[in-house]
Amino acid sequence: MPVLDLRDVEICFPGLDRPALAVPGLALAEGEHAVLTGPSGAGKTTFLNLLSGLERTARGRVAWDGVDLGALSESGRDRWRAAHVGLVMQDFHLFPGLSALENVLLPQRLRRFRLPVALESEAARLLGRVGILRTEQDVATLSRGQMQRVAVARALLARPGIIVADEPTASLDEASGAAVAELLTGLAREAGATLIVASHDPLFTRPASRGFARLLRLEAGSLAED
Ligand SMILES: Nc1ncnc2c1ncn2[C@@H]1O[C@H](COP(=O)(O)OP(=O)(O)OP(=O)(O)O)[C@@H](O)[C@H]1O
Repeated sequence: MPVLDLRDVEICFPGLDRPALAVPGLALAEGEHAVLTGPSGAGKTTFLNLLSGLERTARGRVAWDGVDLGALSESGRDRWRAAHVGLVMQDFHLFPGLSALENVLLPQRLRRFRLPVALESEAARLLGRVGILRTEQDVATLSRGQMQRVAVARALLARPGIIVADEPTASLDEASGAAVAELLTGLAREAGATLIVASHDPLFTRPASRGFARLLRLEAGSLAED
Protein backbone atom coordinates (compact mmCIF):
# COMPACT_ATOMS: atom_id res chain seq x y z
CA MET A 1 0.00 0.00 0.00
CA PRO A 2 1.44 3.42 -0.89
CA VAL A 3 2.31 5.50 2.13
CA LEU A 4 1.63 8.73 0.22
CA ASP A 5 -1.55 8.99 -1.77
CA LEU A 6 -1.96 12.32 -3.55
CA ARG A 7 -4.85 12.95 -5.95
CA ASP A 8 -6.14 15.80 -8.12
CA VAL A 9 -4.34 18.48 -6.19
CA GLU A 10 -4.50 22.07 -7.33
CA ILE A 11 -3.03 25.10 -5.57
CA CYS A 12 -3.69 28.62 -6.85
CA PHE A 13 -2.20 31.85 -5.56
CA PRO A 14 -3.63 35.31 -6.15
CA GLY A 15 -2.00 37.05 -9.10
CA LEU A 16 -0.88 33.84 -10.85
CA ASP A 17 -2.67 33.16 -14.16
CA ARG A 18 -2.16 29.37 -13.77
CA PRO A 19 -2.19 27.08 -10.74
CA ALA A 20 1.15 27.11 -8.89
CA LEU A 21 0.63 23.35 -8.64
CA ALA A 22 -1.69 20.95 -10.52
CA VAL A 23 -0.91 17.29 -9.87
CA PRO A 24 -3.37 14.55 -10.89
CA GLY A 25 -1.72 11.86 -8.80
CA LEU A 26 1.36 10.57 -7.03
CA ALA A 27 1.94 7.53 -4.84
CA LEU A 28 5.09 6.90 -2.83
CA ALA A 29 5.72 3.63 -1.03
CA GLU A 30 7.06 3.42 2.51
CA GLY A 31 10.81 4.03 2.58
CA GLU A 32 10.90 5.20 -1.03
CA HIS A 33 13.24 8.07 -1.98
CA ALA A 34 12.28 10.75 -4.51
CA VAL A 35 14.26 13.66 -5.92
CA LEU A 36 12.24 16.65 -7.11
CA THR A 37 13.71 18.93 -9.76
CA GLY A 38 12.39 21.81 -11.84
CA PRO A 39 13.24 25.39 -12.74
CA SER A 40 12.88 28.28 -10.33
CA GLY A 41 9.20 29.09 -9.77
CA ALA A 42 8.03 25.65 -10.99
CA GLY A 43 6.34 24.95 -7.65
CA LYS A 44 8.88 22.77 -5.80
CA THR A 45 8.64 24.54 -2.45
CA THR A 46 4.85 24.72 -2.76
CA PHE A 47 4.82 20.96 -3.40
CA LEU A 48 7.04 20.21 -0.39
CA ASN A 49 4.88 22.47 1.78
CA LEU A 50 1.82 20.57 0.62
CA LEU A 51 3.39 17.17 1.36
CA SER A 52 4.43 18.29 4.84
CA GLY A 53 1.07 19.90 5.65
CA LEU A 54 2.42 23.47 5.74
CA GLU A 55 0.26 24.32 2.73
CA ARG A 56 -3.32 23.20 2.34
CA THR A 57 -5.02 22.38 -0.93
CA ALA A 58 -8.51 23.65 -1.67
CA ARG A 59 -8.89 20.92 -4.30
CA GLY A 60 -7.81 17.30 -4.13
CA ARG A 61 -6.39 15.13 -1.39
CA VAL A 62 -3.03 14.50 0.24
CA ALA A 63 -3.03 11.49 2.52
CA TRP A 64 -0.14 9.86 4.34
CA ASP A 65 -0.90 6.36 5.63
CA GLY A 66 -4.60 7.08 5.22
CA VAL A 67 -4.48 10.37 7.17
CA ASP A 68 -6.07 13.04 4.96
CA LEU A 69 -4.11 16.22 5.78
CA GLY A 70 -6.89 18.41 4.38
CA ALA A 71 -9.30 17.03 6.98
CA LEU A 72 -7.05 18.13 9.88
CA SER A 73 -7.23 21.55 11.53
CA GLU A 74 -4.12 23.73 11.41
CA SER A 75 -3.09 22.66 14.92
CA GLY A 76 -3.91 19.06 13.97
CA ARG A 77 -1.56 19.33 11.01
CA ASP A 78 1.10 20.88 13.26
CA ARG A 79 0.83 17.93 15.62
CA TRP A 80 0.84 15.43 12.75
CA ARG A 81 3.94 17.11 11.24
CA ALA A 82 5.79 17.16 14.58
CA ALA A 83 5.15 13.43 14.99
CA HIS A 84 5.86 12.25 11.43
CA VAL A 85 7.92 14.72 9.38
CA GLY A 86 11.57 15.74 9.61
CA LEU A 87 12.03 19.00 7.74
CA VAL A 88 15.32 20.31 6.38
CA MET A 89 14.64 23.82 5.11
CA GLN A 90 16.75 25.92 2.74
CA ASP A 91 17.73 28.45 5.40
CA PHE A 92 18.26 25.97 8.28
CA HIS A 93 16.02 27.78 10.84
CA LEU A 94 18.58 27.37 13.63
CA PHE A 95 18.55 29.55 16.76
CA PRO A 96 21.75 31.57 17.24
CA GLY A 97 22.86 31.79 20.87
CA LEU A 98 21.97 28.13 21.39
CA SER A 99 24.42 25.29 21.04
CA ALA A 100 24.29 22.67 18.30
CA LEU A 101 22.94 20.17 20.85
CA GLU A 102 20.26 22.56 22.10
CA ASN A 103 19.17 23.32 18.54
CA VAL A 104 18.73 19.63 17.80
CA LEU A 105 16.73 19.19 21.02
CA LEU A 106 14.63 22.37 20.79
CA PRO A 107 11.62 21.04 18.82
CA GLN A 108 11.35 18.10 21.24
CA ARG A 109 11.69 20.40 24.29
CA LEU A 110 8.80 22.48 22.96
CA ARG A 111 6.67 19.37 22.53
CA ARG A 112 7.24 17.83 25.95
CA PHE A 113 6.99 18.78 29.57
CA ARG A 114 10.19 16.92 30.43
CA LEU A 115 12.81 15.79 27.93
CA PRO A 116 13.67 12.08 28.21
CA VAL A 117 17.39 11.59 28.95
CA ALA A 118 17.54 9.07 26.10
CA LEU A 119 16.70 11.84 23.63
CA GLU A 120 19.70 13.88 24.76
CA SER A 121 22.06 11.00 24.17
CA GLU A 122 20.37 10.27 20.84
CA ALA A 123 20.84 13.94 19.82
CA ALA A 124 24.54 13.75 20.72
CA ARG A 125 24.84 10.46 18.80
CA LEU A 126 23.21 11.98 15.71
CA LEU A 127 25.47 15.03 15.89
CA GLY A 128 28.45 12.70 16.05
CA ARG A 129 27.06 10.81 13.07
CA VAL A 130 26.90 14.03 11.03
CA GLY A 131 30.41 14.96 12.16
CA ILE A 132 29.59 17.67 14.73
CA LEU A 133 31.75 16.73 17.67
CA ARG A 134 31.76 20.03 19.59
CA THR A 135 28.08 19.79 20.47
CA GLU A 136 28.26 22.77 22.88
CA GLN A 137 29.41 25.19 20.15
CA ASP A 138 27.02 28.11 19.50
CA VAL A 139 25.43 27.51 16.07
CA ALA A 140 26.07 31.17 15.19
CA THR A 141 29.78 30.30 14.98
CA LEU A 142 29.37 27.21 12.77
CA SER A 143 30.18 27.12 9.05
CA ARG A 144 27.21 26.82 6.65
CA GLY A 145 28.00 23.17 6.00
CA GLN A 146 28.07 22.50 9.74
CA MET A 147 24.78 24.38 10.20
CA GLN A 148 23.16 22.25 7.51
CA ARG A 149 24.43 19.10 9.22
CA VAL A 150 22.94 20.27 12.55
CA ALA A 151 19.64 20.85 10.70
CA VAL A 152 19.81 17.28 9.33
CA ALA A 153 20.44 15.87 12.83
CA ARG A 154 17.52 17.91 14.20
CA ALA A 155 15.20 16.65 11.44
CA LEU A 156 16.05 13.04 12.30
CA LEU A 157 15.87 13.14 16.10
CA ALA A 158 12.21 12.18 16.44
CA ARG A 159 12.76 9.25 14.02
CA PRO A 160 10.29 10.62 11.47
CA GLY A 161 8.77 8.28 8.90
CA ILE A 162 8.93 11.10 6.35
CA ILE A 163 11.92 13.36 5.65
CA VAL A 164 11.42 16.41 3.45
CA ALA A 165 14.43 18.48 2.40
CA ASP A 166 14.37 21.67 0.31
CA GLU A 167 17.66 22.28 -1.55
CA PRO A 168 19.72 20.83 1.32
CA THR A 169 23.03 21.33 -0.49
CA ALA A 170 22.38 24.81 -1.92
CA SER A 171 25.07 27.30 -0.95
CA LEU A 172 27.36 24.58 0.38
CA ASP A 173 30.76 23.88 -1.16
CA GLU A 174 31.18 20.60 -3.01
CA ALA A 175 32.70 18.64 -0.13
CA SER A 176 30.13 19.82 2.46
CA GLY A 177 27.31 19.24 -0.05
CA ALA A 178 28.49 15.71 -0.74
CA ALA A 179 28.67 15.00 3.00
CA VAL A 180 25.15 16.35 3.61
CA ALA A 181 23.69 14.43 0.62
CA GLU A 182 25.31 11.19 1.76
CA LEU A 183 24.15 11.65 5.34
CA LEU A 184 20.61 12.48 4.41
CA THR A 185 20.12 9.53 2.09
CA GLY A 186 22.12 7.15 4.31
CA LEU A 187 20.32 8.07 7.52
CA ALA A 188 16.91 7.97 5.81
CA ARG A 189 17.70 4.50 4.48
CA GLU A 190 18.89 3.31 7.91
CA ALA A 191 15.65 4.57 9.48
CA GLY A 192 13.46 3.20 6.65
CA ALA A 193 12.04 6.72 6.21
CA THR A 194 10.42 8.02 3.03
CA LEU A 195 12.66 10.81 1.71
CA ILE A 196 11.69 13.64 -0.64
CA VAL A 197 14.43 16.06 -1.65
CA ALA A 198 13.99 19.10 -3.88
CA SER A 199 17.35 19.69 -5.54
CA HIS A 200 19.11 20.50 -8.78
CA ASP A 201 22.35 19.22 -7.39
CA PRO A 202 23.89 16.38 -9.44
CA LEU A 203 24.70 14.87 -6.02
CA PHE A 204 21.02 13.93 -5.93
CA THR A 205 19.94 13.93 -9.59
CA ARG A 206 22.80 12.01 -11.29
CA PRO A 207 21.74 8.39 -11.92
CA ALA A 208 24.85 7.05 -10.19
CA SER A 209 24.29 9.03 -6.99
CA ARG A 210 20.50 8.73 -7.17
CA GLY A 211 20.56 4.98 -6.56
CA PHE A 212 16.99 3.76 -6.55
CA ALA A 213 15.42 7.18 -5.93
CA ARG A 214 12.63 8.24 -8.26
CA LEU A 215 13.19 11.42 -10.25
CA LEU A 216 10.19 13.76 -10.25
CA ARG A 217 10.19 16.90 -12.41
CA LEU A 218 7.99 19.94 -11.92
CA GLU A 219 7.45 22.28 -14.84
CA ALA A 220 5.12 25.27 -14.40
CA GLY A 221 3.24 23.43 -11.65
CA SER A 222 2.85 20.11 -13.57
CA LEU A 223 4.54 16.95 -12.36
CA ALA A 224 6.28 14.44 -14.63
CA GLU A 225 8.45 11.44 -13.81
CA ASP A 226 11.64 10.45 -15.63
N1 LIG B 1 2.11 32.78 -1.05
C1 LIG B 1 2.21 32.99 -2.37
N2 LIG B 1 1.47 33.95 -2.97
C2 LIG B 1 1.54 34.17 -4.31
N3 LIG B 1 2.34 33.46 -5.13
C3 LIG B 1 3.11 32.50 -4.59
C4 LIG B 1 3.08 32.21 -3.18
N4 LIG B 1 3.96 31.20 -2.94
C5 LIG B 1 4.49 30.86 -4.13
N5 LIG B 1 3.99 31.65 -5.11
C6 LIG B 1 4.29 31.54 -6.55
O1 LIG B 1 4.05 30.18 -6.93
C7 LIG B 1 5.03 29.76 -7.88
C8 LIG B 1 5.79 28.54 -7.36
O2 LIG B 1 6.61 28.96 -6.26
P1 LIG B 1 7.62 27.96 -5.52
O3 LIG B 1 8.30 28.74 -4.43
O4 LIG B 1 6.87 26.75 -5.13
O5 LIG B 1 8.65 27.61 -6.69
P2 LIG B 1 10.05 26.82 -6.60
O6 LIG B 1 10.02 25.82 -7.70
O7 LIG B 1 10.26 26.31 -5.22
O8 LIG B 1 11.08 27.98 -6.92
P3 LIG B 1 12.64 28.14 -6.45
O9 LIG B 1 13.40 27.02 -7.09
O10 LIG B 1 13.00 29.48 -7.02
O11 LIG B 1 12.64 28.11 -4.94
C9 LIG B 1 5.93 30.97 -8.14
O12 LIG B 1 5.46 31.65 -9.29
C10 LIG B 1 5.74 31.81 -6.89
O13 LIG B 1 5.95 33.19 -7.17
